[in-house]
Amino acid sequence: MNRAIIFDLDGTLIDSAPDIHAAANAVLSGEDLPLVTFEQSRSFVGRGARIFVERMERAVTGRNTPTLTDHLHTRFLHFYERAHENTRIYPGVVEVLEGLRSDGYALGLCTNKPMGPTRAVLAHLGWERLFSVVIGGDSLPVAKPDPAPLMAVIEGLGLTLPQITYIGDSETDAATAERAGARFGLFTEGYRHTAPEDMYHQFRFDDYRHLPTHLKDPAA
Ligand SMILES: O=C(O)COP(=O)(O)O
Ligand SMILES: [Mg+2]
Repeated sequence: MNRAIIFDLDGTLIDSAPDIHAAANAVLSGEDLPLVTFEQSRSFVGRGARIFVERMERAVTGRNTPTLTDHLHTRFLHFYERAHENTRIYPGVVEVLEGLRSDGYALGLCTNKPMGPTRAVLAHLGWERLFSVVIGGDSLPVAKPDPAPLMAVIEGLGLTLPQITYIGDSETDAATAERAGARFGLFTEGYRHTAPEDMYHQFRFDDYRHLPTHLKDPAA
């Protein structure tokens, strides 16, 4: 049986797309650049803040200019740290996390969101002490889909690969788990672009009430 469950954050535990969209357009309007749609903004999420900004810049200017990317990135981080007013926890998440804790699982967080905004949103949600180990997109020199951040969470928990399951919503998370050789549960209601059946996973779910059953099934 697993000793810990490690979660992705955006699109997995929380729907932060509205706040990320607002932060993106706050940056763009401050620079007199065209705005991005909600759908565009959501499709840029998954590979961390720098790649989000590069995708956004390319969408509105047609290219990436390193000095402008640097500037937009700095401005984005400024707004991102305050962007959680419209962030919502997915239904059933709180009950499941509490249940896992009382069943003796440790909880870890492995997100590509930078640590500043991650800490800010965890504090906003009252989740500062929920996760024993938190690794963000800028915690290490490499980010997901490199498996190093996931391995760092496992190591921080004092565990080994067979003792954990990773839960995430995106192609990035699936690739991270596959490259690490980790058991992966796909939450299908987040920000993926690919059909679930075409993504690496050992089980998938669209409702958090079904997660504990999957976790208890060693064959899943
Ligand atoms: O910030 C991102 O790009 C994605 O964040 P996530 O890894 O929590 O989904
Ligand atoms: Mg995600």
